[in-house]
Amino acid sequence: MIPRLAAAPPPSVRVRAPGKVNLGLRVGPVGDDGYHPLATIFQAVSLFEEVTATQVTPGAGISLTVSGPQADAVPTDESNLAWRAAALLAERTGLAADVQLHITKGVPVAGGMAGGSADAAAALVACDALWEAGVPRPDLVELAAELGADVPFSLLGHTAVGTGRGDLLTPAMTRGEFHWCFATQREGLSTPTVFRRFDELAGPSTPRVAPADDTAIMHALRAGDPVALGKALHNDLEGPALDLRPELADVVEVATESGALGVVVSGSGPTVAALGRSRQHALALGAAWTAADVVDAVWCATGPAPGTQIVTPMRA
Ligand SMILES: C[C@](O)(CO)[C@H](O)COP(=O)(O)OP(=O)(O)OC[C@H]1O[C@@H](n2ccc(N)nc2=O)[C@H](O)[C@@H]1O
Ligand SMILES: Nc1ncnc2c1ncn2[C@@H]1O[C@H](COP(=O)(O)OP(=O)(O)OP(=O)(O)O)[C@@H](O)[C@H]1O
Repeated sequence: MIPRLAAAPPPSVRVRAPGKVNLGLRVGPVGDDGYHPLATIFQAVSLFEEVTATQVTPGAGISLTVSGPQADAVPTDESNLAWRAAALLAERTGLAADVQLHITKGVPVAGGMAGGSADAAAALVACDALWEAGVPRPDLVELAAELGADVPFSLLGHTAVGTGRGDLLTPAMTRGEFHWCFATQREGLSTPTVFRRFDELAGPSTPRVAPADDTAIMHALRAGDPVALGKALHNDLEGPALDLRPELADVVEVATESGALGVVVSGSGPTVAALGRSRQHALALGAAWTAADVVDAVWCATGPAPGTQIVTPMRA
């Protein structure tokens, strides 16, 4: 008998992109475009989104599936940031927008850790490789900024200062590894809602100048000093996030009482980030949160982590 040959799987590319925490986040007054000028220091952490882009028959269009924790909270239509990234890349390169995307979530959804932004960055890189578009890196970064303020940092990774909307990036020098534990809540917070609450709480007294960067954080990073970093963590959106979610104060308190070197709301929240002395201490902070029953889930990670990377190159 002649053995039947299995059909070869279609070409595909698998790409990984990190989530982030803002070590410092200073917010200026809202501009006419509805965006706030920021001075922020991003750190990418070892919680990763994976996007697999698979070739489909010409004319099939874009399709998208999602798996992993909280997958049911993520849209699978054209509102998904990864879908929008594929469509934007096709439009700008003149290539056909034909691809099957699969997202494996590893970053908390709507938690202020830029999970959707990581999907957009990963989809840009995956489709660029699958379609052999060869878009130069600076052009990919421009497309990333069009998709969202956090998307360029997901491409870059490691640690970086962000100005403008948070999309103008300068890599920051760091030494060593920092050990984080993140407390997440089942119900996320909407980023525009938190910025709006910031405006309401700041009132007309918001300084009319662009906010300054955080030199204490930069010194701590360069020295690889987690104690100094813990003391310097700062987030102007923490007040509005706590105002919208008063119960987050308990999460901050439990981590502080458990000896965290620093505790801060991540980005627009509601995720709370606690910095540990070591990997074991970060795990212990997570255990303290779970024992106190103030969180829905805990996620331990290290930073800095690399930016968007192809993990499985095109397989035909
Ligand atoms: C809170 C942070 O995560 C800190 O890194 C980011 O500033 C948010 O970045 P993002 O989610 O990628 O934001 P986008 O998707 O570009 O914008 C969503 C909404 O957030 C608000 N927004 C965002 C960034 C910024 N610098 N000012 C803003 O006011 C605007 O209302 C905007 O319509
Ligand atoms: N690929 C995606 N993954 C997750 N959410 C997505 C995605 N695309 C669109 N969304 C929508 O965007 C909302 C915010 O998702 P995301 O997980 O990126 O929030 P976030 O981490 O708070 O974002 P950021 O930190 O960039 O402000 C979700 O509630 C969801 O409805």
